[in-house]
Amino acid sequence: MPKAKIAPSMLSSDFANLASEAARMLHCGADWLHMDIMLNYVLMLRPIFPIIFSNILLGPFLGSIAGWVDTLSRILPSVLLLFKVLESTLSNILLPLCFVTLNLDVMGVGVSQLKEEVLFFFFCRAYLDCHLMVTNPLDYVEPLGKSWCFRFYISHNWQELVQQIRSKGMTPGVALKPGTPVEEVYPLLDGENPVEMVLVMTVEPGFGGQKFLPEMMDKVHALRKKYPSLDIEVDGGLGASTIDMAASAGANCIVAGSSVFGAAEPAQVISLMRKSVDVAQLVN
Ligand SMILES: O=C(CO)[C@H](O)[C@H](O)COP(=O)(O)O
Repeated sequence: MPKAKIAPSMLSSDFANLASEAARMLHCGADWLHMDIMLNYVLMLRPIFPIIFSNILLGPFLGSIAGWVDTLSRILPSVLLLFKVLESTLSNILLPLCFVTLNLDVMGVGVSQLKEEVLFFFFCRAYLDCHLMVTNPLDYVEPLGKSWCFRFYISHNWQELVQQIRSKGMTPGVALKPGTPVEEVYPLLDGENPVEMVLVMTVEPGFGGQKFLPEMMDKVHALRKKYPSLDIEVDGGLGASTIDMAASAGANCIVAGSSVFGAAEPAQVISLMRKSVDVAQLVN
Protein backbone atom coordinates (compact mmCIF):
# COMPACT_ATOMS: atom_id res chain seq x y z
CA MET A 1 0.00 0.00 0.00
CA PRO A 2 1.28 3.51 -0.74
CA LYS A 3 2.51 5.62 2.17
CA ALA A 4 0.41 8.21 3.97
CA LYS A 5 1.10 11.75 2.83
CA ILE A 6 -0.45 14.70 4.57
CA ALA A 7 -0.71 17.91 2.58
CA PRO A 8 -2.00 21.06 4.27
CA SER A 9 -3.88 23.17 1.74
CA MET A 10 -2.25 26.59 1.46
CA LEU A 11 -5.62 27.96 0.40
CA SER A 12 -6.41 28.19 4.12
CA SER A 13 -3.12 29.85 5.06
CA ASP A 14 -2.40 33.49 5.71
CA PHE A 15 -1.62 34.73 2.19
CA ALA A 16 0.27 37.73 3.50
CA ASN A 17 2.77 35.37 5.13
CA LEU A 18 2.86 32.44 2.75
CA ALA A 19 6.50 31.56 3.22
CA SER A 20 6.31 31.43 6.99
CA GLU A 21 3.01 29.54 6.84
CA ALA A 22 4.63 26.99 4.55
CA ALA A 23 7.63 26.67 6.85
CA ARG A 24 5.30 26.25 9.82
CA MET A 25 3.43 23.39 8.16
CA LEU A 26 6.65 21.60 7.24
CA HIS A 27 7.81 22.06 10.79
CA CYS A 28 4.51 20.50 11.99
CA GLY A 29 5.17 17.35 9.96
CA ALA A 30 3.50 18.00 6.61
CA ASP A 31 4.77 15.79 3.80
CA TRP A 32 3.62 18.06 1.00
CA LEU A 33 2.15 21.51 0.60
CA HIS A 34 -1.04 21.50 -1.44
CA MET A 35 -1.32 24.43 -3.82
CA ASP A 36 -4.58 25.26 -5.56
CA ILE A 37 -3.92 27.25 -8.70
CA MET A 38 -7.19 28.58 -10.01
CA LEU A 39 -6.27 31.20 -12.54
CA ASN A 40 -9.22 31.85 -14.88
CA TYR A 41 -11.29 29.62 -12.64
CA VAL A 42 -12.23 31.37 -9.48
CA LEU A 43 -11.71 35.00 -10.35
CA MET A 44 -11.57 36.28 -6.81
CA LEU A 45 -8.56 34.07 -6.12
CA ARG A 46 -6.48 35.46 -9.02
CA PRO A 47 -4.01 37.24 -6.72
CA ILE A 48 -2.86 33.88 -5.34
CA PHE A 49 -0.92 33.00 -8.45
CA PRO A 50 1.74 35.71 -8.35
CA ILE A 51 2.04 35.20 -4.60
CA ILE A 52 2.67 31.50 -5.10
CA PHE A 53 5.35 32.18 -7.65
CA SER A 54 7.20 34.87 -5.79
CA ASN A 55 6.83 33.53 -2.30
CA ILE A 56 6.67 29.76 -2.51
CA LEU A 57 7.87 28.36 -5.80
CA LEU A 58 10.93 30.51 -6.20
CA GLY A 59 11.90 30.13 -2.58
CA PRO A 60 12.42 26.39 -2.58
CA PHE A 61 14.04 26.64 -6.03
CA LEU A 62 16.70 29.02 -4.83
CA GLY A 63 16.89 27.08 -1.60
CA SER A 64 18.23 24.06 -3.46
CA ILE A 65 21.75 25.38 -3.02
CA ALA A 66 21.38 25.12 0.71
CA GLY A 67 19.31 21.94 0.74
CA TRP A 68 22.03 20.08 2.56
CA VAL A 69 21.61 22.40 5.53
CA ASP A 70 17.97 21.43 5.70
CA THR A 71 18.88 17.76 5.69
CA LEU A 72 21.44 18.27 8.41
CA SER A 73 18.96 20.16 10.52
CA ARG A 74 16.64 17.19 10.44
CA ILE A 75 19.08 14.40 11.16
CA LEU A 76 21.83 15.88 13.25
CA PRO A 77 20.50 17.96 16.11
CA SER A 78 23.93 17.99 17.67
CA VAL A 79 25.29 19.88 14.69
CA LEU A 80 22.77 22.53 15.45
CA LEU A 81 24.13 23.05 18.90
CA LEU A 82 27.56 23.54 17.41
CA PHE A 83 26.13 26.16 15.07
CA LYS A 84 24.50 27.79 18.06
CA VAL A 85 27.85 28.17 19.73
CA LEU A 86 29.29 29.57 16.53
CA GLU A 87 26.37 31.92 16.29
CA SER A 88 27.12 33.52 19.59
CA THR A 89 30.78 33.88 18.63
CA LEU A 90 30.39 35.12 15.10
CA SER A 91 26.97 36.68 15.20
CA ASN A 92 28.17 40.10 14.15
CA ILE A 93 30.47 38.82 11.45
CA LEU A 94 28.44 36.18 9.60
CA LEU A 95 24.84 37.25 9.65
CA PRO A 96 23.36 34.09 11.18
CA LEU A 97 20.66 33.17 8.78
CA CYS A 98 21.44 29.50 9.05
CA PHE A 99 21.68 29.66 12.80
CA VAL A 100 18.30 31.29 13.03
CA THR A 101 16.95 28.45 10.95
CA LEU A 102 18.50 25.83 13.11
CA ASN A 103 17.42 27.47 16.33
CA LEU A 104 13.85 27.59 15.15
CA ASP A 105 13.88 23.96 14.13
CA VAL A 106 15.43 22.48 17.21
CA MET A 107 14.77 24.84 20.05
CA GLY A 108 11.35 26.06 18.93
CA VAL A 109 12.62 29.57 19.52
CA GLY A 110 10.38 32.29 18.14
CA VAL A 111 12.00 34.44 15.48
CA SER A 112 10.81 37.53 13.71
CA GLN A 113 8.58 37.26 10.69
CA LEU A 114 11.33 38.46 8.44
CA LYS A 115 13.81 35.91 9.64
CA GLU A 116 11.23 33.17 9.26
CA GLU A 117 10.61 34.19 5.66
CA VAL A 118 14.33 34.09 5.03
CA LEU A 119 14.45 30.67 6.66
CA PHE A 120 11.94 29.20 4.25
CA PHE A 121 13.41 31.00 1.27
CA PHE A 122 16.87 29.60 1.77
CA PHE A 123 16.47 26.35 3.61
CA CYS A 124 13.23 24.57 2.83
CA ARG A 125 12.60 22.39 -0.15
CA ALA A 126 8.93 21.69 -0.13
CA TYR A 127 7.22 19.12 -2.28
CA LEU A 128 4.48 21.14 -3.88
CA ASP A 129 1.32 19.22 -4.64
CA CYS A 130 -0.21 21.46 -7.27
CA HIS A 131 -3.83 21.19 -8.34
CA LEU A 132 -4.33 23.18 -11.49
CA MET A 133 -7.86 24.35 -12.20
CA VAL A 134 -7.18 26.38 -15.30
CA THR A 135 -8.52 26.49 -18.83
CA ASN A 136 -5.24 25.48 -20.49
CA PRO A 137 -2.99 23.50 -18.13
CA LEU A 138 -0.35 23.08 -20.85
CA ASP A 139 0.54 26.76 -20.44
CA TYR A 140 1.61 26.08 -16.86
CA VAL A 141 3.93 23.11 -17.37
CA GLU A 142 6.91 25.27 -18.29
CA PRO A 143 6.76 27.75 -15.38
CA LEU A 144 5.91 25.09 -12.80
CA GLY A 145 8.59 22.76 -14.12
CA LYS A 146 11.22 25.39 -13.48
CA SER A 147 10.30 25.39 -9.83
CA TRP A 148 10.36 22.71 -7.21
CA CYS A 149 6.94 21.51 -8.12
CA PHE A 150 6.22 17.89 -8.67
CA ARG A 151 2.54 17.19 -8.59
CA PHE A 152 0.16 18.28 -11.26
CA TYR A 153 -3.50 17.58 -11.90
CA ILE A 154 -5.08 17.49 -15.26
CA SER A 155 -8.48 17.18 -16.79
CA HIS A 156 -8.02 17.35 -20.55
CA ASN A 157 -5.33 17.15 -23.29
CA TRP A 158 -4.06 14.48 -21.00
CA GLN A 159 -1.72 12.50 -23.27
CA GLU A 160 0.28 15.55 -24.30
CA LEU A 161 0.13 16.98 -20.79
CA VAL A 162 1.40 13.81 -19.17
CA GLN A 163 4.32 13.76 -21.58
CA GLN A 164 5.16 17.42 -20.97
CA ILE A 165 4.83 17.08 -17.21
CA ARG A 166 7.19 14.12 -17.10
CA SER A 167 9.68 15.89 -19.35
CA LYS A 168 9.94 18.57 -16.63
CA GLY A 169 10.59 16.05 -13.87
CA MET A 170 7.14 16.33 -12.30
CA THR A 171 4.70 13.51 -11.63
CA PRO A 172 1.29 13.78 -13.23
CA GLY A 173 -2.02 13.13 -11.56
CA VAL A 174 -5.63 13.62 -12.49
CA ALA A 175 -8.40 15.26 -10.46
CA LEU A 176 -12.03 14.17 -10.32
CA LYS A 177 -14.69 16.75 -9.50
CA PRO A 178 -17.66 15.43 -7.50
CA GLY A 179 -19.84 15.21 -10.62
CA THR A 180 -17.32 13.23 -12.67
CA PRO A 181 -17.82 9.44 -12.63
CA VAL A 182 -14.77 7.47 -11.52
CA GLU A 183 -14.80 5.41 -14.74
CA GLU A 184 -13.64 8.47 -16.66
CA VAL A 185 -10.25 8.23 -15.07
CA TYR A 186 -9.55 4.59 -15.94
CA PRO A 187 -8.16 5.30 -19.44
CA LEU A 188 -5.57 7.60 -17.85
CA LEU A 189 -4.48 4.83 -15.50
CA ASP A 190 -4.60 1.90 -17.87
CA GLY A 191 -2.89 3.43 -20.88
CA GLU A 192 0.76 3.31 -21.90
CA ASN A 193 1.84 6.42 -20.04
CA PRO A 194 -0.41 6.42 -16.96
CA VAL A 195 -0.84 9.20 -14.44
CA GLU A 196 0.49 8.41 -10.97
CA MET A 197 -2.19 9.80 -8.75
CA VAL A 198 -5.93 10.37 -8.67
CA LEU A 199 -7.31 13.23 -6.63
CA VAL A 200 -10.90 12.63 -5.61
CA MET A 201 -12.43 16.00 -4.75
CA THR A 202 -14.65 15.60 -1.69
CA VAL A 203 -16.14 19.09 -2.09
CA GLU A 204 -16.90 21.20 -5.13
CA PRO A 205 -13.54 22.84 -5.88
CA GLY A 206 -13.19 26.53 -5.15
CA PHE A 207 -13.22 27.22 -1.43
CA GLY A 208 -11.97 25.87 1.84
CA GLY A 209 -14.23 25.10 4.79
CA GLN A 210 -16.92 23.19 2.88
CA LYS A 211 -18.71 20.06 4.07
CA PHE A 212 -17.13 16.72 3.21
CA LEU A 213 -19.15 14.69 0.67
CA PRO A 214 -19.18 11.10 2.03
CA GLU A 215 -20.71 9.74 -1.20
CA MET A 216 -17.35 10.38 -2.88
CA MET A 217 -15.95 7.45 -0.89
CA ASP A 218 -17.46 5.06 -3.44
CA LYS A 219 -14.97 6.42 -5.96
CA VAL A 220 -12.09 5.96 -3.53
CA HIS A 221 -13.22 2.38 -2.80
CA ALA A 222 -13.45 1.54 -6.49
CA LEU A 223 -10.03 3.00 -7.24
CA ARG A 224 -8.33 1.24 -4.32
CA LYS A 225 -9.84 -2.09 -5.32
CA LYS A 226 -8.68 -1.75 -8.93
CA TYR A 227 -5.29 -0.09 -8.24
CA PRO A 228 -3.86 -1.31 -4.89
CA SER A 229 -0.63 0.71 -5.15
CA LEU A 230 -2.01 3.92 -6.62
CA ASP A 231 -1.65 7.22 -4.75
CA ILE A 232 -5.23 8.26 -4.04
CA GLU A 233 -5.75 11.76 -2.68
CA VAL A 234 -8.83 13.31 -1.14
CA ASP A 235 -9.40 17.04 -0.77
CA GLY A 236 -12.16 18.96 0.92
CA GLY A 237 -13.70 18.84 4.38
CA LEU A 238 -11.08 16.51 5.82
CA GLY A 239 -10.61 16.73 9.56
CA ALA A 240 -10.90 14.71 12.76
CA SER A 241 -14.51 13.70 12.06
CA THR A 242 -14.03 12.61 8.43
CA ILE A 243 -10.50 11.28 8.14
CA ASP A 244 -11.40 7.72 9.17
CA MET A 245 -14.03 7.51 6.45
CA ALA A 246 -11.52 8.56 3.80
CA ALA A 247 -8.72 6.40 5.16
CA SER A 248 -10.82 3.26 5.43
CA ALA A 249 -12.08 3.77 1.88
CA GLY A 250 -8.45 3.63 0.74
CA ALA A 251 -7.22 7.23 0.49
CA ASN A 252 -3.57 7.67 1.41
CA CYS A 253 -2.90 11.31 0.48
CA ILE A 254 -4.88 13.73 2.59
CA VAL A 255 -5.33 17.40 1.78
CA ALA A 256 -6.65 19.47 4.66
CA GLY A 257 -7.04 23.21 4.90
CA SER A 258 -9.21 24.65 7.63
CA SER A 259 -8.84 21.72 10.02
CA VAL A 260 -5.05 22.13 10.03
CA PHE A 261 -4.62 25.88 9.76
CA GLY A 262 -7.50 26.51 12.15
CA ALA A 263 -6.12 24.17 14.81
CA ALA A 264 -4.34 25.35 17.93
CA GLU A 265 -1.88 22.48 17.39
CA PRO A 266 -1.61 21.75 13.64
CA ALA A 267 1.04 19.11 14.34
CA GLN A 268 -1.50 17.06 16.29
CA VAL A 269 -4.03 17.18 13.46
CA ILE A 270 -1.39 16.15 10.92
CA SER A 271 -0.29 13.30 13.16
CA LEU A 272 -3.87 12.13 13.74
CA MET A 273 -4.52 12.01 10.01
CA ARG A 274 -1.34 10.07 9.36
CA LYS A 275 -2.23 7.59 12.09
CA SER A 276 -5.71 7.11 10.65
CA VAL A 277 -4.28 6.25 7.20
CA ASP A 278 -1.67 3.91 8.72
CA VAL A 279 -4.24 2.09 10.85
CA ALA A 280 -6.68 1.72 7.94
CA GLN A 281 -3.94 0.22 5.83
CA LEU A 282 -3.12 -2.32 8.52
CA VAL A 283 -6.77 -3.34 8.83
CA ASN A 284 -7.49 -3.58 5.07
O1 LIG B 1 -9.18 22.46 -3.17
C1 LIG B 1 -9.65 23.06 -2.26
C2 LIG B 1 -10.87 23.84 -2.50
O2 LIG B 1 -11.17 23.75 -3.84
C3 LIG B 1 -8.98 23.08 -0.92
O3 LIG B 1 -7.75 22.41 -1.02
C4 LIG B 1 -9.85 22.45 0.10
O4 LIG B 1 -11.04 23.10 0.15
C5 LIG B 1 -9.20 22.38 1.45
O5 LIG B 1 -9.90 23.09 2.41
P1 LIG B 1 -10.75 22.43 3.59
O6 LIG B 1 -9.92 21.32 4.17
O7 LIG B 1 -10.98 23.56 4.49
O8 LIG B 1 -12.00 21.88 2.95
